[in-house]
Amino acid sequence: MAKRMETVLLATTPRLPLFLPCSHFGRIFTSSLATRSHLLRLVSSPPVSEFPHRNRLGFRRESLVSPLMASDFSTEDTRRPSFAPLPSSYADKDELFRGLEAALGAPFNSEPLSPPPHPLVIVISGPSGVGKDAVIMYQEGIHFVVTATSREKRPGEVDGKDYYFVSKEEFLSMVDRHELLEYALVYGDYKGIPKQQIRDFMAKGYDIVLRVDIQGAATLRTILGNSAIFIFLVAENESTLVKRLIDRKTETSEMLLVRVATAREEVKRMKDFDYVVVNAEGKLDKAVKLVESIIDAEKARVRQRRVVI
Ligand SMILES: Nc1ncnc2c1ncn2[C@@H]1O[C@H](COP(=O)(O)OP(=O)(O)OP(=O)(O)O)[C@@H](O)[C@H]1O
Repeated sequence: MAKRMETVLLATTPRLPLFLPCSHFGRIFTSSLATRSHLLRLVSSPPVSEFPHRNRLGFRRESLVSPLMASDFSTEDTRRPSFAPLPSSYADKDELFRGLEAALGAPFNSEPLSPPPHPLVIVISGPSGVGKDAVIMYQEGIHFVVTATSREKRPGEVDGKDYYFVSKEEFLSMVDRHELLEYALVYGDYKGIPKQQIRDFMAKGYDIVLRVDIQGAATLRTILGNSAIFIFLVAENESTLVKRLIDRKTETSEMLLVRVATAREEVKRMKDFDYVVVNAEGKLDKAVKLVESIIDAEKARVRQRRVVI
């Protein structure tokens, strides 16, 4: 099959066009942008007739060419806009800036060009002992939703910080009042997410992190769909996870057995998540950074996720 040839038209000056044949447009395009400031126009990406208004990258051809470029208009072109005379490009910066404003007939404004990002809801889940609390602890600028639970407080845990510790009766009356976004019975204890707390912090512009077990994540996916970000945290392998749980010394042998057996099943649910983050032994900082990068990337999305609680 004949190799398809494409041509990129570059110019070192607007008057000296240079045609470069290339079979791998992506590379040329990238390096050309880095080395030449006068990329004028892309031509002929056959079959042109199919998409006459688009190049191979899917951009509209016009988008690569300034609509105000003098070379776009022939001298006889009656559509040619008339501009006020511009200062020379050697003029001082302020003068040139004002000259460009005058030519366009409108002042340049300093409003942000991209809209402010919406607060995100990030659901972090993973098997017991994988390090969910540890990873969340180091995230900055986000609100970690404090879950309500009917379980006993562990040594060192603080009410209102680690969990809201409530009795089983209190928990069930919160359920009756529809105060929880999601709740479940986890290893014999109730755990649930208070809705009002999320609403209050989102209203203040905070991103929200929900830390739930796999069962909770599945329920939240049903409630929130793709409006939230779902991150699955795993250890690098099963043995590490088990040793980590043993080292934590918070479970009896029987409890450990249940958690480890459950973890085996839970890992199979990874495919229901948007991202997977490995929290490798001794590399907690790497996992924390990866979660931060995911949040940054989500904030840079053109089509932002929007959660309504
Ligand atoms: N990358 C890591 N390397 C070594 N130890 C870690 C790492 N991440 C977390 N740990 C430790 O592993 C133990 C379990 O972590 P953590 O309590 O955060 O897990 P969890 O997923 O929140 O568990 P659970 O769901 O049972 O509450 C803790 O003692 C924690 O300090």
